[in-house]
Amino acid sequence: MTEYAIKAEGLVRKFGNFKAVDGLNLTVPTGSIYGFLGPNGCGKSTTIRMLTGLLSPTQGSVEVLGLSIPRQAEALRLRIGYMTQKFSLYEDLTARENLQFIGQIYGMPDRQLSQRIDEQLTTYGLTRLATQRAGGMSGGQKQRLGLAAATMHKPDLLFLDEPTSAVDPENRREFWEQLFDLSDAGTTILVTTHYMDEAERCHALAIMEAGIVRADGAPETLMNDMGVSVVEVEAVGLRQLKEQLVSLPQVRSAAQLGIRLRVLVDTAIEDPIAWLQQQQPALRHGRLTLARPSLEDVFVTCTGEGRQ
Ligand SMILES: Nc1ncnc2c1ncn2[C@@H]1O[C@H](COP(=O)(O)OP(=O)(O)OP(=O)(O)O)[C@@H](O)[C@H]1O
Repeated sequence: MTEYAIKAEGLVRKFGNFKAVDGLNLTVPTGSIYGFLGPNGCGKSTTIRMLTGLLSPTQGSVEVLGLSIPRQAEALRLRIGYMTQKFSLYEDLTARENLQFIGQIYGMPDRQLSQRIDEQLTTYGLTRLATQRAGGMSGGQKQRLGLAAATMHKPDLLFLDEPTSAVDPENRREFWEQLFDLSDAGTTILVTTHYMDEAERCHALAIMEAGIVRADGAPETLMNDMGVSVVEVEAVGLRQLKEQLVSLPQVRSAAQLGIRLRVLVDTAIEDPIAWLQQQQPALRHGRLTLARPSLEDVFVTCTGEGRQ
């Protein structure tokens, strides 16, 4: 087994003159759950389509499970699973029929197929729903069926494109438990998400913006290395205060959370609390505390206006 399930170097994809992906480098260790984050339209789906061999890169090299893509895309197809944000199974077929159809596409012999369907229905809590039409299922049930379908053929690598966008927090939690079970059994998972709590669960992640990877690494490392101190401010007139603070070049971002303002100050400032009070004398009467950085802070500091 290779050390990396995915290795992409200098990946570029143009649509006309527009570069949707612009020189992307990505290494995903075998067996890990790797998160892929970024604002809408930054090129995540385009990257996944290139990694799976569905779309040819304009430039760059891609190696997935030791295969050179897109040249060996056909051999890769049998070893990967792909679940998109949109439910892509047949609404008029039952849960069992959908799994049967997928199994047949992968050429599973009848006996093995029926055993595998039962196994998947059990694993994903769908046994009771085996004869129910997929179209009548709830968002959470459809998502479980989607994952059961994507893993029918026991893929070595699973691509999940915003798999939890239509499910409630409890189902999302359950879904992640299942991802950790798959990872534990050796499956590598690349998952795109807009949820920061999900991103924090990943072994490692990449944050992408405008076709470029802005930061990558383990969540803890990204949080420790982001180069800002986080100060939470409780004071009067937070809306006005925010406007004044974000105009300072040393303040990378300020966002209100209930009665507090979360201010990200460049680490070049040694004592950010004293510095903020110096900039805004009104803050001497407020309550300022240092807080632990979050992945959302990393996200805002390396994308959009927070990036410097
Ligand atoms: N076939 C295509 N032709 C032209 N432009 C495209 C095509 N596919 C994608 N794009 C453009 O490339 C950019 C990246 O799109 P992509 O779908 O990869 O983003 P994304 O990061 O997955 O977004 P989201 O988070 O909204 O799913 C967008 O500006 C999109 O409009």
